[in-house]
Amino acid sequence: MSSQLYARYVPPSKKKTPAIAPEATETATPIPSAVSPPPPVTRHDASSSYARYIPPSKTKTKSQPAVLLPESNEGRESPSAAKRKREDVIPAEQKPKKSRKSSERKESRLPSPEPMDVDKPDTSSDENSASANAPSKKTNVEDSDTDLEADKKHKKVLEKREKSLRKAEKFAKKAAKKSKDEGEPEEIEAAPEEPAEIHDLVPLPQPEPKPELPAQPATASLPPWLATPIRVSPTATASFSELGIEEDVEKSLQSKGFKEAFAVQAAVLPLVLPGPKQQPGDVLVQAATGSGKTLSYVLPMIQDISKSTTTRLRGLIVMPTRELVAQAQEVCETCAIAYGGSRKRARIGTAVGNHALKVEQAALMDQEMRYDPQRYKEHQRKLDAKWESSDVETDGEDDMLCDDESFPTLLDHVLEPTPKVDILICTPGRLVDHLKSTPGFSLEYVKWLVVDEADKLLGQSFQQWLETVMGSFKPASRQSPLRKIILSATMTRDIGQLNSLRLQRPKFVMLEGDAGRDGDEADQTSQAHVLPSLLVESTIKIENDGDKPIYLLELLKSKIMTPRKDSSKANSTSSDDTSSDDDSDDDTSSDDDSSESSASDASDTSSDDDDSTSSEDDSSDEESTKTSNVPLAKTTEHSPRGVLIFTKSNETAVRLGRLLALMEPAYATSIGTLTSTTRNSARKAALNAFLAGKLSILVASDLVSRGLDLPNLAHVVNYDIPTSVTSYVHRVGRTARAGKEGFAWTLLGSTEARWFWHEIARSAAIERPSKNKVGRLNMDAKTFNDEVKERYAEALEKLGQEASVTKRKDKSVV
Ligand SMILES: Nc1ncnc2c1ncn2[C@@H]1O[C@H](COP(=O)(O)OP(=O)(O)OP(=O)(O)O)[C@@H](O)[C@H]1O
Repeated sequence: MSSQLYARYVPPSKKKTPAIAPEATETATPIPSAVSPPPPVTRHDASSSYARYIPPSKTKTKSQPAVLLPESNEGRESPSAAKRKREDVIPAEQKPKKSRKSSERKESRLPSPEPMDVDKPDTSSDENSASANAPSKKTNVEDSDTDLEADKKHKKVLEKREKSLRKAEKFAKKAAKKSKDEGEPEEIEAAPEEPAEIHDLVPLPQPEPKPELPAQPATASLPPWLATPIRVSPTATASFSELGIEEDVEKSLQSKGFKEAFAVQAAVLPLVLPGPKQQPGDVLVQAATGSGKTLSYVLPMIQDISKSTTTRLRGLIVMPTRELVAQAQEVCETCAIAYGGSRKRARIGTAVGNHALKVEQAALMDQEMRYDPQRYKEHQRKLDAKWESSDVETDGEDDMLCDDESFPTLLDHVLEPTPKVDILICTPGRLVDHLKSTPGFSLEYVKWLVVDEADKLLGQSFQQWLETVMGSFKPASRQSPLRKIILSATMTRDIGQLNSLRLQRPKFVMLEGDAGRDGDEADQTSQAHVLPSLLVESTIKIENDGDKPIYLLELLKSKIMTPRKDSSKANSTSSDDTSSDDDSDDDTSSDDDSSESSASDASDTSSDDDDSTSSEDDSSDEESTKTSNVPLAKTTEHSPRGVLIFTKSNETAVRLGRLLALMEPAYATSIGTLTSTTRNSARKAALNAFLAGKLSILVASDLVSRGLDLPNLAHVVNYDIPTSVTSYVHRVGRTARAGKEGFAWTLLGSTEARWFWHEIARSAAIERPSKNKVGRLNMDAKTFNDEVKERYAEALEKLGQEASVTKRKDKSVV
């Protein structure tokens, strides 16, 4: 039993128990296990001392308040962390003992384990010997008494041990507190480690969450010049003389109908014309369709060129279609005449590919005889060499002999190609053709480059036209700067595309839609495409897609082909109607009133006023009835008239034009078509007939959706919906031009309404004049009279027959 106690008091790990005197361990080790030790009854004090110094591991864990906290966490730590902690714990345990002087003194008075161990055998041997000499019976009784007594004493010893442990615990606590208060250096050193241990228990410290950045405006990624345009109010018009245009030129312009400069012209002209507001660098212009962008670049270009004396190619205008080239040519000629009085009259040329290249070359380039003996000799040498090396009978002989360069007519003179035009207006493909194959054609002297409908042209990689053209300019210098003017109603913000224009010190001029916007609102709308301020938009829901031509015919009859007494009646949709309809995507509901009205009475269902208006239109007003089938061509010269109907393809345009003529023979002579498959001469003829008032209905593909200027065009109809916001903006922009009013109608098939309302009608990408919303015109198919339906069926049949005849003809030709 005593051996057990000893074993408990002297654990084998001596290194970890430095509190034990070395002698004690030395003595404890050699205790022979065979020797039965005397009962430790008389040595209880000593056992308590042992207990205090070398507590068993369990007790120790419980009785270390100063270090308990970290120890209790061991189970959750990694093994290495636990080991580190144990090493830390032991000195912490010892330190309080060192600081406890009174405790030390008391302990020093206590017998060390060593003398106890030494005494014990002695005493026990005495007792053993005494008991050995006693009679055996008595000895047995005495033994049992002694055992009981020993047990009691042992209990006492254990109690004392517990007591002393508690005391030691108290001391340890006090000492720890004291040394903390005194700021003992070791304690202070150890202190910072404690929180490190505790941190293992709590979630790992995380980095501070980054505050969310405020949402960036759409313009944030743009370069400053593009993000902060020069905003121009649509009302900021000015007289030409105010802008530095000479008086005679102004007069000439006024005689052509240009009374004063439109807002976009008033903003751009001062930037590029010589004067106090002139600024170096390139100019980008975004302004609504029909706002007068063409004059804003033609005027300064012609003014500059008219100052020169020689003819050189100084101005280059690139446009996407032939029609636009022809239009720009007209404006250029007007301005050239205006400036032509006492100055050089600028010569304008075009290149669009409607003639053979040779014909165009002859129109653009001249051959000039120039005295140059050196080059003459060189030519002669080359010519001789050719004669010597070539076989006289080769096929190329004739060409060589006919080479103009080979036949200078004068001695020491050479023929040199020189440009015939100061300004070339062209499509990109044809321009590249001339750069590659027209002798002497170069962009060396070009001072003005205009790219109109820029977003469309920059998106075209046809023949890599832009790289070819940009690489053909002479590097700009102070003496001969190249100024670029880039325009569109739907200007791209694609900086990659714009960079390919190699812009120098660019400025961005933007014509606002309304009376101007400030701050955030302006930021939001800065990338939106602006619609003309007097444009009125409406939609017509088609119940059955197969009846679409009937809806179109009814629309033509009721709203478009009748002369209007009051323009506001052409579109009876009101903003009230629009806003109420806005709540639903599908325009399926129709008022009872409207369903009762006849299709030809097609009118707004939601406005009483409008109903009355329509009844007024359809009343027995004889004049109105009589003229209902007569195109608007014969109305006053300047009042808006006619309709341009957009379809999704060339084929649809041709078919629809014919179908309309079959359904309503009265319209047959008023219908023309404009498609890319129509011959150029036929396209020109159709446009001219429309402008002359001979045609009132033009059915077209998207070919003419951009830039085409049909002054006074009253209506645009999207028979097939456009494929994009940009396409819609350009299509409807064929009307309501130059400050005039116009009407855009969009027929919506059953699957198209949702897309249209989301992407076009309510899109933030389109900026409409503040009061204008897209309206709805309700037409009820049930009210279409049977005669119309019959005629439609017959027209379809006829169309089918015509198509099969054409096919047969085509086959027989093949
Ligand atoms: N100062 C002016 N006074 C009167 N009419 C003008 C003036 N400037 C231009 N116009 C007329 O306005 C119409 C539209 O001009 P223009 O074709 O230049 O518009 P645009 O902005 O280029 O349109 P789009 O983007 O559709 O090509 C033309 O008929 C033109 O003759």
